[in-house]
Amino acid sequence: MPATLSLPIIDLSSPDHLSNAVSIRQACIECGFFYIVNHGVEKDSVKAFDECRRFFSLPLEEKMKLERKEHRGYTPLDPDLGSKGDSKQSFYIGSLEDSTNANLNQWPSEEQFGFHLRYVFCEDPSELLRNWRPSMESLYWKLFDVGKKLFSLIALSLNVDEDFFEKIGAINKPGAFLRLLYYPGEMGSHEEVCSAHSDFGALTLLITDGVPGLQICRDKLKEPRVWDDVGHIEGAFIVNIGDLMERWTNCLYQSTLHRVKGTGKERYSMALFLDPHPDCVVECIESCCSESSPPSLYLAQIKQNTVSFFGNRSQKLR
Ligand SMILES: O=C(O)CCC(=O)C(=O)O
Ligand SMILES: [Fe+2]
Repeated sequence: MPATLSLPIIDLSSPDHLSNAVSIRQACIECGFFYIVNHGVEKDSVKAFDECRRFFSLPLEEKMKLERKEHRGYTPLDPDLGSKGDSKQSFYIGSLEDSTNANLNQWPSEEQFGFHLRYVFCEDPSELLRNWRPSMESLYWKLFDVGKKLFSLIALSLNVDEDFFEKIGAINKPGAFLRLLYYPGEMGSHEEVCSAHSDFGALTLLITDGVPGLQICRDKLKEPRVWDDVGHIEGAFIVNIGDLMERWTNCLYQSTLHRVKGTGKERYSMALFLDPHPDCVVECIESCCSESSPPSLYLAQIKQNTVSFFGNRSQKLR
């Protein structure tokens, strides 16, 4: 039986930024995961989950009207994971930085979701997906603001100025993706419904609906892998470090392998993946290297094939 981890809980409303930074440092060194509370995004996340339930319960042919293009929109199965694929459906919303980016997103429109649908699938037809876009945009911006706060706490935790990430142009403009996930609940506890991976970006904010299944493997180089459950705390979000932050910190902070096991129950989750702006140069943060600990070439992880290396993004690296 996997143990349930006791991860640090960071209170974002606390004025004591230093003690938050100390807890974040410890969490990121030990396991790359922690919780945040008092983030101010409770209502928006409840609304967005309602929208997700409404969208994902539509028939497949209707959801496919918003099929993923330019990395945005609906995916019935994860095509990146081979022929079998994970037992999950997803919907991506890309950067809302400006209208060019925002318009690449796929938003449901009344024309696409014709009259028959509105009357057949919704008790109150005026409700169907009408609130999708405002709910998702609001969630996106609120999560992005939380992300900015976290970046400044992470900067403090690394003994650099609180506005370090802002000064280097990493987070002034959002390069973030919001991923909405639906696990239909057809798989039992022996199945991985989201297979083991580490996130390739800098930081992930994860909101789950309380249905268990998320597990992490704290030592990705150890075989056989040992998995621990990440329990649900009502109202708390889960934060984890991605590969890019691991590299930025010279492997001081861990980008931890995680997965979702089936429970036979439907499960919804939403993740905001925070990446630095593509023009931001990523180089080893000064406080994370020294003569005796020069910038790592990251070979151990590459050899083990556990690092996705930022997917296909074109971040400038040194
Ligand atoms: O659904 C979850 O709880 C985890 C999702 C996840 O790890 C991801 O989308 O990268
Ligand atoms: Fe993930």
